[in-house]
Amino acid sequence: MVKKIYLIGLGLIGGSIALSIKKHDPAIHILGFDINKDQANLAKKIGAIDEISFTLFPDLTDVDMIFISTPVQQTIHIIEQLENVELKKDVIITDVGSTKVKIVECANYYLNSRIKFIGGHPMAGSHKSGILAAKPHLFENAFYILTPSKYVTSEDLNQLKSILSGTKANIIEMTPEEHDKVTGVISHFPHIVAASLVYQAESYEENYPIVKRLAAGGFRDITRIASSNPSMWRDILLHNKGPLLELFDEWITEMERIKQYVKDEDANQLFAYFAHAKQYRDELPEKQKGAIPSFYDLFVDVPDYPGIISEITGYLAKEEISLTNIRIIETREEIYGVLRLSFQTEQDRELAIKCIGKYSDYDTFII
Ligand SMILES: NC(=O)C1=CN([C@@H]2O[C@H](COP(=O)(O)OP(=O)(O)OC[C@H]3O[C@@H](n4cnc5c(N)ncnc54)[C@H](O)[C@@H]3O)[C@@H](O)[C@H]2O)C=CC1
Ligand SMILES: O=C(O)C(=O)Cc1ccc(O)cc1
Repeated sequence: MVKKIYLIGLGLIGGSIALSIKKHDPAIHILGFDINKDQANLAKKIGAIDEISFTLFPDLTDVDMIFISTPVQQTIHIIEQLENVELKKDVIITDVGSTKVKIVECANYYLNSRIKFIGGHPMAGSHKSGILAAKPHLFENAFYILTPSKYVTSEDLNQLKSILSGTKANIIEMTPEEHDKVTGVISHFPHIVAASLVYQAESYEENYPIVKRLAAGGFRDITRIASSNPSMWRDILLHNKGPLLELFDEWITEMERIKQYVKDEDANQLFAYFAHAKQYRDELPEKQKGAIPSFYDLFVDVPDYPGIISEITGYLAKEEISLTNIRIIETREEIYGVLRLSFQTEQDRELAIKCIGKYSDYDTFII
């Protein structure tokens, strides 16, 4: 039975895991360490951990499970050092890194059969970092990938799954190689594309200064992930070089293909190109959280006058409905209303529709 957990790295992901464990099983004692003391103090203050460790390797002989939730390059350094640390027999070590091949190879090399290492990756998150962005329900309905090493038994796996059950994530198993290929295409490469689109728009700014204002709508949405932590993404790209180099080649081929259709003014191919993409995208599961989380947006057609935001948020506050974001859309061209409200869950959005309908006659739209 797991009684004590040691968590290294108390940021967005470590903090969210700790909060979900504490919510599910408050009796489990969580000892936490972060290189940044402010993060550790905050983690204790918000109740994510029970006790702060002031060194990376305190006495760990009574710890049943260790979570490493640091940036992936730091995770490698920590695993290397764990080789010489005295640990409880049968301790399970896991991590949350966005890449798996290098981390699992490192664990197999340094920890091998002596320690049970189970690679982990909760496939949800945010472009925000730090403990203050952590939430106990961050991984609810998301996939949580585990890549157990050959030294791990099904009892070990079940023990970890039981600790993670508080996350309410959908836990699946893969090999590290499968993991890095798939997350390359649906998470890592899209971050590169998002950043490159930002560069492209920025390069227009000198000749077309209006570009920034026009980019405030849909462009802002599809490039949201370009606001993620640069050092975290630097490390992810360094870890997943092989699959990413293949993806660059495939992407360039794809761009050449559509470029040719435009050059040839090939209306049929252009239509087929978008029609096929639409069909595949429309078939994606809607309620499942993916690696790049969606937000449940609601558009409200309101007059653009001072005080409209407080009026709407006042209605929502009356019914205790939480918002994650609110934005006035500056141009009406692409949209059905001028106020965009974002919610964490579909249920909150449904409650908001009813609430706004109850207190006002503003029209609401979901795209
Ligand atoms: N941000 C996201 O949406 C997701 C991130 N991940 C992975 O989770 C891991 C953590 O990311 P976040 O929590 O988002 O980052 P974060 O920046 O919010 O938290 C990382 C924490 O680790 C601490 N840290 C760094 N080096 C350390 C060391 N050597 N010893 C102890 N603490 C150290 C930092 O001070 C920071 O508090 C990364 O490996 C990332 O790839 C996985 C899924 C989603
Ligand atoms: O900001 C976003 O939407 C993300 O892309 C979150 C994310 C970041 C890293 C991961 O390994 C998984 C999910």
